[in-house]
Order: sequence, then C-alpha cells, then structure tokens
Amino acid sequence: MAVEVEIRQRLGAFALDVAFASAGRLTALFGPSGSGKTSIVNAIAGLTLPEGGKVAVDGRVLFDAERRIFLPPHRRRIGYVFQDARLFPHLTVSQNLRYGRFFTPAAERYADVSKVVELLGIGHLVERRPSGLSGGERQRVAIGRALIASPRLLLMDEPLAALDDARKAEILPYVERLRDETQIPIVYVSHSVAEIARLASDVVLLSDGRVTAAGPVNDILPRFDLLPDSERGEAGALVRLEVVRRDDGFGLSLMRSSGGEWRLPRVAAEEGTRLTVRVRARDVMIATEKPAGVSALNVLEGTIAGVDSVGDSEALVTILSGSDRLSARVTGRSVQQLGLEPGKPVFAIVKSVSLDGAATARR
Ligand SMILES: Nc1ncnc2c1ncn2[C@@H]1O[C@H](COP(=O)(O)OP(=O)(O)OP(=O)(O)O)[C@@H](O)[C@H]1O
Repeated sequence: MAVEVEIRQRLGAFALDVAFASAGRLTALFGPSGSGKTSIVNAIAGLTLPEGGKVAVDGRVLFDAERRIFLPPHRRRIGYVFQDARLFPHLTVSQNLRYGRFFTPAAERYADVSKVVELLGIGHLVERRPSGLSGGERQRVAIGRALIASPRLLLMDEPLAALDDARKAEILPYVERLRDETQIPIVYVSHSVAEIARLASDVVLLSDGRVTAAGPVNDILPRFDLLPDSERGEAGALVRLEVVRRDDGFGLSLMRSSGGEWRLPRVAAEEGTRLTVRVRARDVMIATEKPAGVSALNVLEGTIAGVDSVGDSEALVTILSGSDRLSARVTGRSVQQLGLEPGKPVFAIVKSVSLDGAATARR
C-alpha cells in the first residue's frame, strides 16, 4: 500500500476518526467544507499530533500512536503544496526550487533538478522572481520545489483552488504528468468533481470527520449520492472513449466506447485519441426497449448490474455496457414500473456528457 492512514484526533469541537489505505497513484480526499480534509493532510505531514492511529507511506511508519512513533515533519520526506504557492519573494525561481533540497539528506536526493524543470515546463522562468510570475506559473514552481526535495509522498491541498479556469486548464496536464511519470504517490484535496474525475485513481469520500466510502474512482463516483445535497447531482461514472472521426458532417465527433458508438459536440482531439468523459447519473435515462425517434444522440445497450435506493423515492441503477459502467438516477416508481433489476437488458440514453476539459485517459 502506498499510503495507510488511520487518524483519531480531537480538534476543538470536531472529532476526526478516519481510516483508509490506497495503493493508487493519486488519491483524492473529497467532502464538504469542514469534513476534515485539511486536518487529515496536516496529520499525515506531521504538523499535528493525533491521539490515536497510524500513518505509513510505502510501508515506512511515520506515526504510530501505540508504538509512540512520531517522526517530525522534516524527517517524513513529504512534499506539501498548498492553495497559495508560498514561494520566497526575495529568491529567484531557481533558488526557490533548490531550497527544499537542504532538508533532504544527500544520499536520499533522487530528484534531478533539470528533469523536474522539464516536467513542469518552467525552464524559461528560472531567473525570475515570484512577483513576475502568473498564479499558474507560481503554482508550478511550488510543485517543483516540493519535488526537488525528493519526497516519498506529495500532499496537495486544493492546489488549483486559487486559480481561474484558464490557469487551471494550463496546470492540469502537469499534474497528470506528475501522476503518470513520477513514482511519488499523491494525496490530493479538492472540492471539484471535474478535477477528481480527471486526476484521481482513487477517492476517499469524507463527511463530518468520517470516511463514507473509499476505493477506485470508478467505484466511488457513483457513490456521490452519499454526499450532501449540493454535491449529489455530481454522482456518475467515467467512460473511456476513442475518437473515431472528428467531424461527422454535423459538427459532432464520432467516438467509440467498449459498449457502442457516441456522438459528442466536436471534441478538440485527433482521431485515435483516447479520452475519459464523465457521465452524470442524472443525465442518463433508462429504456427497456430500443427507443426510436429520440433526440438524444447516445443510446447504449447494456445490462443492469445493480439497483441501490437513494433516499425514499429515488434509485441509482448501475448498467454494464461493454466493459464500462454507467449510473442512472431514476425514481423508485420507474424501478417498479419498468421492472428494473440486476440482469435485465436495457438501453441507457445519455442526455449529456461532461468532458471536464477532455481528459486524456492514461489511467
Ligand atoms: N486546531 C483546531 N482547533 C479547533 N478546531 C479545528 C482545528 N483544526 C480544525 N478544526 C475544525 O475541524 C473541522 C475540519 O476542518 P478541516 O479544515 O480539516 O476541514 P476541510 O474538509 O479541509 O474543510 P475546507 O474544505 O473548508 O478546507 C472544522 O470544523 C474546523 O473548524
């Protein structure tokens, strides 16, 4: 397991009691404000001392209350990237980058400065000072500084939250490269489902200091119905598509999933590119017979894999289409009237798809 976390901690009136383990490349902590995300990150970093629990990274124990092990933060070998870059204003980018290395014993410095600079595309910035950088550039430098310290784990606490959409879009591919090209496990706090859908391999859902669900992103996205009302509508599934033709003559791209053909408003990606799209459960309808004369473009054949009730009057139906899973949110009444149950062949009508910045699938 890359990260094993068990924390019992009282913070004023708030009680944190969580346990999760993840072998994933990027584990997202997701939950409403005040659910305990930052408190978990702080305990992993060693900035606070929980009363009970254990934290280990790749089998190396950083904290174990029972065995009275508490490594101080500078000995944990953890990189921490915050919402604001927190660069030293009087140092150049190059000096900022090298700063983190002082705390890493020489024998454990595996990070190569020039490789990190290339990975984050910041070569042209090295002589500048932070005041001359855009918010996105500053954040890339902050990530670089954390990497150059040769961490064994990277903690990122809402690293994109302070950036506008354009800057976010600029930095997301670099976080993807970080996930795919380095061996460092990442624990990533975010409020954005789009970010999680695009970046996370694993998700830990939190609510009021407790874990409500944890596991691979594809298993957890449908479970967003566990979240408070404001986020529930985001429950859904990730589907992998390949671009077959960029324009079908009607301004739509023809795509293929393992379960069938899709048509989406023209996607800015070349033929043959693989993309991951997010399909919200509220945007999927179910028909028991092949629908004729529907305006929706995407009708996928599948089989019901599960029906879970949500609250009193609704249900989340999981449909297996090829090797992809789709979730549909329907009323309890529809479940009864259409006889929706596991094993039943159905058609999923997808009303809309969220490209989330057209994430290329490397997972
Ligand atoms: N040192 C402390 N003393 C008292 N209360 C604390 C302390 N640290 C955190 N809390 C409380 O613990 C709760 C969880 O806070 P935390 O910052 O971990 O939540 P979060 O999920 O990261 O929220 P947000 O998304 O708003 O950043 C909050 O109610 C907060 O006020």
